[in-house]
Amino acid sequence: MRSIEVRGLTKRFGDLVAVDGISFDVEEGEVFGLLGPNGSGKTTTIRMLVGLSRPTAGTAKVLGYDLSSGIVEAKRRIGVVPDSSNLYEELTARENLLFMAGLYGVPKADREDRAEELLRAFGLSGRGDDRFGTFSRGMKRALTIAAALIHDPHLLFLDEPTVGLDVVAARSLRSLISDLHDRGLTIVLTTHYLEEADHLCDRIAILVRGKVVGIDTPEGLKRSADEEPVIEVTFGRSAFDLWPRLSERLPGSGVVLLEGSRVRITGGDPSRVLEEVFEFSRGHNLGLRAINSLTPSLEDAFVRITGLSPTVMAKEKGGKGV
Ligand SMILES: Nc1ncnc2c1ncn2[C@@H]1O[C@H](COP(=O)(O)OP(=O)(O)OP(=O)(O)O)[C@@H](O)[C@H]1O
Repeated sequence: MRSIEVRGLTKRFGDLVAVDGISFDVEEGEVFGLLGPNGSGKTTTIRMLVGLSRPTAGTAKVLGYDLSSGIVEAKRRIGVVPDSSNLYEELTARENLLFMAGLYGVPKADREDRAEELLRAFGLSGRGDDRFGTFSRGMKRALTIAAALIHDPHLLFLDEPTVGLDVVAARSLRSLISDLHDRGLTIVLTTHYLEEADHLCDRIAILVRGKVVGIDTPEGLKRSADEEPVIEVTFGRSAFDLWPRLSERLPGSGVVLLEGSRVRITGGDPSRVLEEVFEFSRGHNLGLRAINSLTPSLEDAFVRITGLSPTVMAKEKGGKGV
């Protein structure tokens, strides 16, 4: 069964087309990722699907309810985690959960049990009486997700679940999301982290400037990059100012700077690529250190599908609520 059906969904803000006629389906029980750089329309898409923003054109069905007429019914069965928390700093973790339980119409007799159950599931049992304002970022994020699950929804929307978290907190949150997936919850998440999309999602829609430019499983997307050779070159010194010139010399390939001294080259005739790299390194005295041929990653697929450098995805964004 399908949890979401989106057809030609469009949102304009004046002259700006933030979401441009996108179509996709989300199957029940899957984790579906909307992956794209800043401003590609991920949050706007979610806002439309949860009834916070009215589409300019197109249709969408959420849990069988048409967005234009039945969103109130659908809302009872969906949970929404905005990219910045909607909980109260001055209330304790438990009080926040009980407050949300009231908002979502959880029967009074069940609220305490449900709050305890979620605190336990999210590893926050010992912190139930602490004020939300005293929590670390990772704990805040975990409790915000717990609060969105208080009414036991069938479908969860997660906007940028790990943005702003340190590596350890992000890892523990990803494992929580995997647990929710294992328990059969359907999840739609937005992210601009390729690695996160790769690890968490059953399928991914890549959004660029409001359009879906690719949609498949992470493996399917990687396979699409498979026909292309991927070569990683390490120079002895920074090529930061020079790599666009290498890019010019290899018009049939995607050339991306990974770090100052490392570039990744996707596509093109391998022998020609190697020749150019040697000559370029010699000409600019870059001291070639290593050349490796790689199995394609989701990053390579992303470069191939979007023509964008993955570094555009690495930028942090300012928090804004769903
Ligand atoms: N309320 C609004 N009024 C005008 N323009 C808006 C509004 N909301 C979003 N936009 C614009 O729509 C485009 C898509 O924004 P959106 O927030 O959906 O992107 P995003 O992919 O979620 O980006 P990010 O990763 O930065 O959150 C952007 O150009 C943004 O400036």
